Amino acid sequence: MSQDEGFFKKFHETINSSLDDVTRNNFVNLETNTKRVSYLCSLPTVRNYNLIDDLQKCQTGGEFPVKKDLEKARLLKDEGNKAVQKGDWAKAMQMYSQSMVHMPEKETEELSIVLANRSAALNHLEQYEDTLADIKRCLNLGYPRHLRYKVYERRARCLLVLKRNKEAISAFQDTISSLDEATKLDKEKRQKMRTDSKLMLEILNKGLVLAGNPKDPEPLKKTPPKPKLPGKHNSQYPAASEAIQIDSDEVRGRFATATKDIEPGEILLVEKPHSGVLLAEYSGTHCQHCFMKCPIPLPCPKCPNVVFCSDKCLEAAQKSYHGYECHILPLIWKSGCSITCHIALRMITQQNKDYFPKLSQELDAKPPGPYKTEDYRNIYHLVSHEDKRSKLDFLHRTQMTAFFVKLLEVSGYFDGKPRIKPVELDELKTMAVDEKYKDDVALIGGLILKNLQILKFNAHEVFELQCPKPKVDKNVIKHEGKSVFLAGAVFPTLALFNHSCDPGVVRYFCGNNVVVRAVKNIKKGEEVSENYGPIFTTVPKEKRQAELKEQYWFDCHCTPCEHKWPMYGEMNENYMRFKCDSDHPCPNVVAVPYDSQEFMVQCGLCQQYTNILKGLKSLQDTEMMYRLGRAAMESGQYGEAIKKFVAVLKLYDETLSPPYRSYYDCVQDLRRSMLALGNYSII
Ligand SMILES: C[S@@+](CC[C@H](N)C(=O)[O-])C[C@H]1O[C@@H](n2cnc3c(N)ncnc32)[C@H](O)[C@@H]1O
Repeated sequence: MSQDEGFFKKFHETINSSLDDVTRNNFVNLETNTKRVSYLCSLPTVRNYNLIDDLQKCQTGGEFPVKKDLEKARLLKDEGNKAVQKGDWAKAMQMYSQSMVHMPEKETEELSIVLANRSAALNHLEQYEDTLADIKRCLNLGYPRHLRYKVYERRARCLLVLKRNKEAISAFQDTISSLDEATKLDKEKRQKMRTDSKLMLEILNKGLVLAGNPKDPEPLKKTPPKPKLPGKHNSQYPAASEAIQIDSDEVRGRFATATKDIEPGEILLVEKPHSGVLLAEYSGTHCQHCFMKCPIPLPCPKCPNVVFCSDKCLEAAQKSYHGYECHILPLIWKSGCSITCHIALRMITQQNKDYFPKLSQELDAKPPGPYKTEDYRNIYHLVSHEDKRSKLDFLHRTQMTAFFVKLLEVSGYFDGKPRIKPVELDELKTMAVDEKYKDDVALIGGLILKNLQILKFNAHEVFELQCPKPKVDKNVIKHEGKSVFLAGAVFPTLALFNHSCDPGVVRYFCGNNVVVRAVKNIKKGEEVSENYGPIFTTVPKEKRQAELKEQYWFDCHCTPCEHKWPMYGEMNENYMRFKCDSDHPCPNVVAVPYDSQEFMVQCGLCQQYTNILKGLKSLQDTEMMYRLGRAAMESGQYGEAIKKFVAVLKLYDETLSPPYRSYYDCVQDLRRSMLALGNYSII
C-alpha cells in the first residue's frame, strides 16, 4: 500500500502507537475480516480520532472541501469569450469546458449558455458530432428561447455537413419558428435568416425528392469499436476464447492452458473490468468511467472533480459508484491511499446498498454456471493468501477499512441515498460511525478488508500508449509511443492467468477493456501465462524471484527460472539452437556453431542425428522477412508488421529452440506492434 504523503499515514501511525498490548492481542486473535473491522472500529482511539487537523495540513490531492464555484466559472467563460474574439477556437473550447467544470448545477441557464458557446467553438473546429451533442445538452438545460434560433441554425448547418439532410430539414424548420421569439435580434437580420433558411429548406426538399428520399446516414460513433474475440467463446469463461481453458493444481492454483495450438497474434481474451479506478491526476483529462481521453470533457454536474467522455458514461457512473463517491473523492485522494485501495472501495460503491446483504449468504461457495466478470462472487474467490498474511498486515489494512467505512457513512451509502451537498470539515471531527450502521460496518467493512487482500495479487495497471504526433524523419513516419499508467482495475478472468518470466501473451487496453493476445506459438496443453513484471531477458533470476516472492508470494518455477536461461545480453550468439529431430520426441537442444560444415549433427541426449540442412533452408527467409516487419512497424503499418513477425516466429519455432536473441527481438517487436495497434492516443 503506497501512502505517499496523504493524511492516512498520520492516522495509521497514531492508531498504531496508541494500541496497548492487550488490544493488539485481542486483534491478533480475531479470525474473520468482519470481526477485525468491527473490533477496530469500536476502539475509542479510532472512534475519537479527529481528521480535521490532518486534513487542513495535508497538501496532497488538492483543496478540501471542494465545491463548484460560480465566480470561477464566470471568469473562465469570459476567457472563452475573449478567445472567440481573437478567433482562437481551440482555446475558447478549453475555457468553456473549464467553465462547465466549475459551474454550479443549479445555474442551468448560465450552463446552457456556456454549452451553446462551446458548440460554436466546436463547430469552428469542425467537430460536428460534438457540436450537435452540446446543442442537444444546452437545449435540454433550457437555453433561453430568444436565443434558440442560433443553435437551431448551427445544428442545421452541422447536419448538412454530415449529409443528414432529413434532420437538417427539421433543424431549419426549428430555426424559422424560433425566429419569432428572437426578440433581441434586429429586424433585418431576422428577415435574412428566415429567407436563407427557407431557401435551404427548398433546396433540401427538392434534393431529397430527386434522390428518391434516402435515409440519413447513421451518426458517427466517437468511441472505437470494442475489440472482439475471434471465433467462439469459452462456454465456462466467456471472456476467454475457446483456445483457453482454466486448469488448477495444488501448487499453482488456477492457471490457463491452451486447448489447441495457438499462433502468435491470436486474441485470447477480451474483458471489461469488474471494477476500475482512474488515477487522480487524469481525472480532468480522461473519462472517469471508460478511461478514454476526453478532449471535449463532460464534467460531473455536481462536483468539479471528474469528467466524462459522453452522456452514457456520465449516466452509468452517476447511477452507480460516482453517486456515492462524488463528494468523498477529494478525501480519498487526500488520504494518499493507493489506487488498489480505491478499487477495494469502488467494488462496494458501484453496487447498490442491498446487493451485498443479499449476496452474503452465497459468498462461501463459488457461483455455479459461467464465470461472469460482473459477479462479485468470482472476485471473492480470487487468491487472497489470507492464511499466509501477518497480523501486522491485517491491522494496517483494517485501519484503511475503518477510514473507508467512515467515508461510506458520509457518502450516504449506508442509507442507500447519495448525499447531495459537499462534505463539510465538521463531519470529520470523529471517525465514529453511527451505531445504527453497526451491521453494515461489519458486513461491508469485512468485504472491503477482503478486497484489499485480494487486490494485492489480482489488480492490473491500465495503461495508455501515448504517441506524440507521428514525425516524418528521412521519409519514414516515426510512431514513438510511451506507456502511461492511467488507472487500476481488476479483470476476474485475466486474474486466473499465472505468471511466467517468459510470457506467452501481451496485454493492452482499448479504453478500459483489456485485450490479451499471444506473442508466441503455444502448443496444445501448454500453459498460457502472462507476466507480472519481471522478464527473464532483462532481469536477473535472483531479482525476479525476490520480486515475485515479495509481491505475489510464490516461488517462480517457470522454464527460464528452472533452466537458468541467460538474460538477453548473455545469450550465446555463436551457436544455433536446433530442436532435436529424433523420431521419438526428444526435448534436447542440438547446439550447432554458425560456421559448422556438418549437416548431420548428433543429439547428446538421444544419440540420434538431426539433419540441420532442412532447418537452415526454412530459416533462409527469416532475416529478410524480419527486416520487412521492422520497416512496416517503423512506418506505422502495424497490421503489416504483425503479419511479418508472426511468419518469422512460425519458422523459428519449427526449427530452433529458444532462448536466442533473434527470437526475442522478434517477440519484442511483435509485442510493440500489437500495443501500438491496440491502443494509443495522439498527444
Ligand atoms: C493473479 S493470481 C493467478 C491465479 C491464481 N493461481 C488462482 O488460483 O486464482 C496470482 C497468484 O497465483 C499464484 N501464481 C501465479 N503465478 C504462479 C507461478 N508461476 N507459480 C506458482 N504460483 C503462481 C500465486 O499464488 C499468485 O499470488
